[in-house]
Amino acid sequence: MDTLPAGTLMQRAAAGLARRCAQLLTDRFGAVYARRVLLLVGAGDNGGDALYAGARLAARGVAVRALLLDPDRAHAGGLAALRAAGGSTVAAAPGVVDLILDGVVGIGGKGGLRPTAASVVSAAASSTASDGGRPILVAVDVPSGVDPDTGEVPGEAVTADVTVTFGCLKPGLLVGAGATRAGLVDLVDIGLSPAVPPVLRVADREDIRGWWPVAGRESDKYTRGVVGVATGSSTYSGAAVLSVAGASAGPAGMVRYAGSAADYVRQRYPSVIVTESVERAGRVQAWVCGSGLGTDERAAGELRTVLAAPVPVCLDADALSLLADGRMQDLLRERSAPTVVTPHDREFTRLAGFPPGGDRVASALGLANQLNVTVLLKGDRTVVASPDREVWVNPTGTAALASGGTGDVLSGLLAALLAGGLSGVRAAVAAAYAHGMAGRAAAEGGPVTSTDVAAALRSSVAAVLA
Ligand SMILES: NC(=O)C1=CN([C@@H]2O[C@H](COP(=O)(O)OP(=O)(O)OC[C@H]3O[C@@H](n4cnc5c(N)ncnc54)[C@H](OP(=O)(O)O)[C@@H]3O)[C@@H](O)[C@H]2O)[C@@H](O)CC1
Ligand SMILES: [K+]
Repeated sequence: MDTLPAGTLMQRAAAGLARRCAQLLTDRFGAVYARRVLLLVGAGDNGGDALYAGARLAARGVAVRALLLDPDRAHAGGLAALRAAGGSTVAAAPGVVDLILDGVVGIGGKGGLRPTAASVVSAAASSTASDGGRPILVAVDVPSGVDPDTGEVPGEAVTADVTVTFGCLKPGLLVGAGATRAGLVDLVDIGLSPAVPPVLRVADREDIRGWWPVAGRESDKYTRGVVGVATGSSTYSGAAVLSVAGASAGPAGMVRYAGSAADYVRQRYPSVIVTESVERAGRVQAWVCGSGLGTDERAAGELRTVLAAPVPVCLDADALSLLADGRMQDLLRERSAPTVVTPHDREFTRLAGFPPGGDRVASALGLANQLNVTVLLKGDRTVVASPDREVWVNPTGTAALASGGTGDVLSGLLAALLAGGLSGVRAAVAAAYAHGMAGRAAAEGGPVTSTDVAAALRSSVAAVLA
């Protein structure tokens, strides 16, 4: 536990905050000196951070003005420091502001912004910077109005360009509507060791490179892993092709396809071994099953065979619809090998019986526990939650991936990583990461289709692993 006086932590927070603001001003305006900064100051310690950071900027020649929401309760030490450094207070937002520091409310707030705070924020945000553009908006610790624990935005809230947060990454900055409000998130280490391990983790490239199975000289197709693809149908042959494309970009040594789109797959991927059914597929070390499979009796039979296999399984789309009526959920709970499900919001709702709602982390954890599976809940910030309460948030997501068929590519890749020996959580996190990178790469060429994402996947994986 931390034993430092609270004032020390606030000074460290303010120092990190002021450093970041100075950098943002220099990047945009070429210098810190004579720039104009407006502090929006609430009555709690969040406002104190803003005031102390403002004092540091004032000492560097910045014109710092503080707008106090509750003048009688503003942080006394912070206000004195600001004044001593040459800063002053104002009753309303000035017309010209280069950077706004949102110190209205931090982790001590609940609910959306109160009406007075909301109108102050909106007036400040509509001021103009000295270059004629919009002022840079920096949130202190959390964009005011965002629930720091869940990412819910129940009412009015600040939309920041950058959030400088202290000590740990709050869930509300990483998931749900809060993630969009936070902009770029900078973590300042204030030397505070959290009393509980961080609930949420964000994978970086080093994590993915460390986990990704790499073939050695002794490897053969079985040590690299054989992935089975039970997706698509003669009606939905595209789904089969997309999941095979995803699977082929992974580390597996061989891809087997089982289903009624076999001819279609064989024409496009001569290296894939095709059969008409899961039962006849031969040895497979992980399955992906679902997209384009349909929901008829034949599809249900294929899903049952996949679930009975003692190997890891990734389930998507129609497999999730087939599971939604509950009849096959016992098979799921009884499995001993890892299972990963990859729902979007509507599939999640059908499967769980409740919508993911504002608290996407709690919802994903709830479904993981309910079904004894790893849940990859798709979204702008995809959440991965395991039955043993591990939670990861994917940082590479992009709106470009919100297009039909991209999920088929994702689940194919995920299954290849399962076949390569990764745990359900790592396979899900690594697949989401690489898939996001492929979506970003594909978007460079204009509007994105799932075929573009599939085509970009191999080189994106190579770039992540380079
Ligand atoms: N913990 C640490 O170790 C460290 C913490 N640090 C910093 O302290 C911050 C937490 O400070 P905190 O606890 O004083 O609360 P804080 O976020 O300022 O909010 C309270 C104020 O907000 C108001 N308010 C509430 N809801 C509202 C709403 N919806 N809309 C508008 N206003 C609302 C509420 O009003 P009241 O209810 O009192 O009328 C009160 O005035 C933390 O985020 C970080 O920045 C750093 O210095 C580093 C070390
Ligand atoms: K804030």
